[in-house]
Amino acid sequence: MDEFSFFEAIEIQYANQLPFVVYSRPINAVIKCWLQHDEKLHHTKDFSESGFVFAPFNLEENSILFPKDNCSYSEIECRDLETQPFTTSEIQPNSTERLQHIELVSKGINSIEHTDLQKVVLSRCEKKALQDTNPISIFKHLFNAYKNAMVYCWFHPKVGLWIGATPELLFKVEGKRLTTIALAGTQPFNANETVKWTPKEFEEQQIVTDYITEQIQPYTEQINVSEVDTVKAGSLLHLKTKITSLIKDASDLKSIIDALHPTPAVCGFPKAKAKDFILQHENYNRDYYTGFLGELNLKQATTRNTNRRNVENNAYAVIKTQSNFYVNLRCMQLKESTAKIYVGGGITKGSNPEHEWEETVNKTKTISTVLE
Ligand SMILES: C=C(O[C@@H]1C=C(C(=O)O)C=C[C@H]1O)C(=O)O
Repeated sequence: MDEFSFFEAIEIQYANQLPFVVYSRPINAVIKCWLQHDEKLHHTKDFSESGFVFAPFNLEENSILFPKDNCSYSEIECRDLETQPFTTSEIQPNSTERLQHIELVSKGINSIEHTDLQKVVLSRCEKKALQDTNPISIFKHLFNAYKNAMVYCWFHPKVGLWIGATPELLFKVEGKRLTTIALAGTQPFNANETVKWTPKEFEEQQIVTDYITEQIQPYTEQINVSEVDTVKAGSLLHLKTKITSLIKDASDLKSIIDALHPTPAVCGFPKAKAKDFILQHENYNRDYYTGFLGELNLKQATTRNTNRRNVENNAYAVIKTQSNFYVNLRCMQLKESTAKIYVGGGITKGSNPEHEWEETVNKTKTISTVLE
């Protein structure tokens, strides 16, 4: 299939108000697309099905499934997509929203100082009026701009339209192998400066690493934690560790999801306390922001390790069940001609409310720089 017919099919699907998702995983020149045949809303509770999943922050609400058997699937390989030139306008941060966010962050810091809450991730939603409201053209701009993100555009007529470029893997499973990352700490990328992180940022990132390791312990074995590394996501830098392990035979995907979602990187720590704080004090519903999305239980052929002495064996591909979920960050919801951009940041006891506000303003730029 060529690029033109690939996107034409998606445009037709959207014009017919039928569900679809188009996405590209990080460092990957493949763009994939699922078109659901009807407008039915499917849910998954135990994540045992096969398809594409779109899950909310609060898993007590519904996780949506595009079932594999109800969809047409296609993919293209592509480095850069053809787009129309566009001019973007800056979002002018609003002073009431600034004060509201500063007040929310101050409440969070206060709760950390006076209870056993150690970290809470607090967020807000920024609105931007759009000139170009075509989600597929926004997706194309995002794809061209962010090669090391999971870039996606997801639509269901009964739920809405979401677009994002997330740097954060929740986890992936290939056969028995579980890979996840701990991402935290944020600073703007500056090509002329060497990167410096503060002890507060290292501490915040370490909380995430320790917590993830502890959470997966009952379900996995041979846990391996990498060194801390700096990664670039759009115009921002974060601290990251990679954690790999092997899933025990008795564990299922749902128990891994419950153990890992929502991570301290998007919720806080301890999890239940942080989640309660968010649901009580954030002044809006996160919906699918800081939820997760991705491929669920797809059978994929992987080639065997090359063993030069055993050439015959190398001819066989191994079929493995794979899932990969990304945390829904640096994302927006498109409603009529308004983009609702969702942004947040981790609050610990040393946090400064004014800096936290600025961090959220910086995070809006991932999305807003591709909007007209
Ligand atoms: C919550 C967001 O980002 C998360 C919070 C981070 C932080 O506190 O520094 C960094 C990366 C993400 O895990 C967001 O982008 O909205």
